[in-house]
Amino acid sequence: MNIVKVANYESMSLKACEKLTSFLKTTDNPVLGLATGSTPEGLYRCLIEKQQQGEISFNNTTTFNLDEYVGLKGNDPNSYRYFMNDKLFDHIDIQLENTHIPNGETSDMNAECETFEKELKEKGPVDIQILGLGLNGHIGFNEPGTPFNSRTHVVELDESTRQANSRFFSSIDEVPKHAITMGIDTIMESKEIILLVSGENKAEAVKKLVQGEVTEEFPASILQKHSNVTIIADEAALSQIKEV
Ligand SMILES: O=P(O)(O)OC[C@H]1O[C@](O)(CO)[C@@H](O)[C@@H]1O
Repeated sequence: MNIVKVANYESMSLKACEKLTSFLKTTDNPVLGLATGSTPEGLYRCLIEKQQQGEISFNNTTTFNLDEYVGLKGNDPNSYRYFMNDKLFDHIDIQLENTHIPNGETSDMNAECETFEKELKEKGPVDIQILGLGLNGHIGFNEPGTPFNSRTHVVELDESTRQANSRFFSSIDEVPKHAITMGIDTIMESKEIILLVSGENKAEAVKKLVQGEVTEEFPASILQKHSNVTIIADEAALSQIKEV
């Protein structure tokens, strides 16, 4: 794993933005894997600027998002479809039909998982997957205990994850109990992975990710087995790893 240490959240976002910008400039039909959560918001702001300044275009870009809550409509402000439209897609020249996010409001979840996998197979593989890191080691919504060979599936969210994400809802009771997520094996098929992490509250999780045992009890640890992973982390997030 390649670890890039930066000073703070802004530098983390900028570094990731530079990497994606140079990739987009040199690739004809890029396929990006995108993430939600607070961590990639700065990256998305920077990408919007680059596109609006004419430095890059998303016209030929296809995207796949990691996950979506079950039961929220795409126009619900807490859905990840809404998040992506609001934070990125509505401000750039991407074709919305080329953006893929699991549909959390369908009644047949298994069919939705199959459709998502089929689209990934047809249009993928993902060239660069952006990841955030959950406090309990989740990537996408793959909670501790998720088999490493999992494909896109429906998960029951950990109480700790619902608690962490309740900051976006008016109360924890409104946080959905289930989500649909790319599986770990699905994520590992990406050609390259860039994991972004910022803040001291993630320091223990980063240490486990980098130096801990590879175990399904800490899903992100599987990234130690991927051949092309870059972790862009700020000093606070790396504060428990002495030698970086
Ligand atoms: O970036 P945040 O908000 O800390 O979230 C970390 C991770 O948790 C999730 O928001 C899911 O709980 C992921 O989408 C994200 O990668």
